[in-house]
Amino acid sequence: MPSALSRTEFEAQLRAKGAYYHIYHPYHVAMNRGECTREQIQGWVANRFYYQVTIPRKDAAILSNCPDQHVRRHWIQRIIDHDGRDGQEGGIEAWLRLGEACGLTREELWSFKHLLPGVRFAVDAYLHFAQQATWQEAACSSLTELFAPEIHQKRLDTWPNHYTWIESSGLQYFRNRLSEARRDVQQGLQITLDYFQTYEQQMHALSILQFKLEILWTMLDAMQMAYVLKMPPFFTVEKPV
Ligand SMILES: O=C(O)c1cc(C(=O)O)c2c(n1)C(=O)C(=O)c1cc(C(=O)O)[nH]c1-2
Repeated sequence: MPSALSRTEFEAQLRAKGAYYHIYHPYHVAMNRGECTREQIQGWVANRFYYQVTIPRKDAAILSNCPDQHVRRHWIQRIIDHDGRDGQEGGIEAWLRLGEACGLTREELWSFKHLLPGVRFAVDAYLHFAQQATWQEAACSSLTELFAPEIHQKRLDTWPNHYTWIESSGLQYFRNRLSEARRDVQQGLQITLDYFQTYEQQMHALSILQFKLEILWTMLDAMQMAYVLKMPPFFTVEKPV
């Protein structure tokens, strides 16, 4: 077995996984170029809502598996970020407002009637992984957030020009995530660099990150089929609604 990578080299290899980030998926590329239709934006917002509401459950699973009080004290902030608390709106509420700015109702989002099975399976795989893995492995799987500020910034830079029909106040979710993701990633990276020490463990960490990249990519594959190729599940027997 080769010797362990230095901390710097290990971090560089984790960051290099950014080449597989869903920012390069054709659905996102079209979205950021202003080429998406209203239906494609709405489809994305409605489907991503399932990811948004699952994230705090995923983080609760990590907390439940983590015996380290110091880690839990920090990690719990992620749940608060999404769920909010009295007097403090969270990410789920901000995503509902994004939906409304895009012409979707709250009831429509909460009903999950637009949720595609492929997106549900991918998101559930993330939750199940966090429930079953060690808390360090699950922390490592959140490291796609290394690449998230760029994608949020890109939306803030391009959407107001391309999609003038979306109320700009609806983009607050993306603004909030710029700082939240940077803070999250510091903790996730620290845990990963500290815990995965041997070469074998480091390769395992890289494969976990790859698995998470596959989840994000697969969500968009399902949306590409449904909203771009107009081939939602069972289009062969049912007319799309
Ligand atoms: O819009 C995006 O492209 C994007 C990607 C990701 C990601 O990379 O997992 C997250 C988010 N957004 C996000 O808003 C968020 O709260 C979040 C939490 C996590 C996680 O794995 O714990 N990823 C992400």
